[in-house]
Amino acid sequence: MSATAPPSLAPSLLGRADMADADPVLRPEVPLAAAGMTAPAVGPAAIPGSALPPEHPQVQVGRVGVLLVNLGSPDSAEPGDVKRFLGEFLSDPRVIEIPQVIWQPILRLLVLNLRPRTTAQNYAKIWTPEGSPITAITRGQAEALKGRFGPKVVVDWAMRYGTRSIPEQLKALMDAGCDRILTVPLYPQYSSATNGTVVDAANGALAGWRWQPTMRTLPPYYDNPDHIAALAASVREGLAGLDFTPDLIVTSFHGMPQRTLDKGDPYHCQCRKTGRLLAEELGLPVRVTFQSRFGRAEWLKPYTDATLEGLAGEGIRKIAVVCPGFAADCLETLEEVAMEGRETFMEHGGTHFAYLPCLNTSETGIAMLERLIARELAGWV
Ligand SMILES: C=CC1=C(C)c2cc3[nH]c(cc4nc(cc5[nH]c(cc1n2)c(C)c5CCC(=O)O)C(CCC(=O)O)=C4C)c(C)c3C=C
Ligand SMILES: [Fe+2]
Ligand SMILES: [Fe+2]
Repeated sequence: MSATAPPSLAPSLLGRADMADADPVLRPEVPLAAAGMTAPAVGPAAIPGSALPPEHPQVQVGRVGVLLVNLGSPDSAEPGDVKRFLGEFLSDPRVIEIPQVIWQPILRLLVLNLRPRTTAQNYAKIWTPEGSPITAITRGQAEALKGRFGPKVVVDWAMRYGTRSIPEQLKALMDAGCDRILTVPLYPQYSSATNGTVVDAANGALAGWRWQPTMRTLPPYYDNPDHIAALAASVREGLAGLDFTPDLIVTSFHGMPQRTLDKGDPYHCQCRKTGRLLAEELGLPVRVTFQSRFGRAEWLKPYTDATLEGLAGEGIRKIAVVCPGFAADCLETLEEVAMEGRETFMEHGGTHFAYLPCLNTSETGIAMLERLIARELAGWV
């Protein structure tokens, strides 16, 4: 991951279009030159109403940034874009924990020649006029959260891989005067391959900057009572709209290699706890499963597909499936679970299948994120 150039010391007063709803807070009394910073000269009118000498650079500080981050998506469902996206994603050493000298030839010669075509076909099934669902939803979540934390707080969003990178959006926030930034990895359960790599990318971006913002990271919220209540409310609402009563709620979390659990990744336990707390809150039977196995190694079990194949054999023919490891619907939920999973279940003796959406931009989900974020902003706003 490459670091971007340090933020300009003479940022635009206007900022980016999607940040324009918060007024700039100017506190230009900080003597940058005295702190040893070089800065481009700006005109005397650059800081309206300030008492700075005319040669002083224009400075914006005193705002707080909130950066929502999700995984990312290709720019389109075309195989070329999918290949570029997978190339970046699967080159992350936190995602594929095989030494790069061994993995890169496998990735370049095999995976990136075989996988993009199938993955692109799958993306095509779920693509929307607004782009990839995960992108459209993450943008919508940021829009919905804007203005909820007061005029000093700028809410923005970024993707760990692909377009709208973390370094670019951190720089945009800094340029807009955010000298304190809360990064919000949109993963309820912590894993090294998701939350860990978001923090790496943020820290990596700051590595080359002279003036670094003060950083906070939203902790995983897998067992947060507001999160469990929001999930339960969303499931109840989904169930109320069905024309059948499920025998079982199946939760499907994204999988991880079994060895990540053996090495100490808390992801498995946090998924299990989310599932248990959701079951307690709903007072309904809930089964925890893990989907999206990648490669030949053993992944966390039970596998979602194998579970769906076996349920009718246990007398369970009506199910509702929910994915509480995803803050936004995406390829893995909409195609793999809602489409493929339904087919698997029905082909193996199931009679009724319902997919219940993620929290996405629902008011329940946004109000929950608002509370989590407000708590982490304590002392800053
Ligand atoms: C929710 C948390 C996620 C974890 C944990 C996770 C681990 C993980 N994923 C892969 C490989 C792939 N994941 C892919 C898509 C994908 N993964 C997540 C989330 C987690 N991944 C999301 C939200 C998405 C969908 C993005 C979208 O555009 O909608 C893919 C791409 C699809 C495909 O080719 O199958 C791969 C590959 C690994 C190896 C891994 C853990 C080590
Ligand atoms: Fe994944
Ligand atoms: Fe565990």
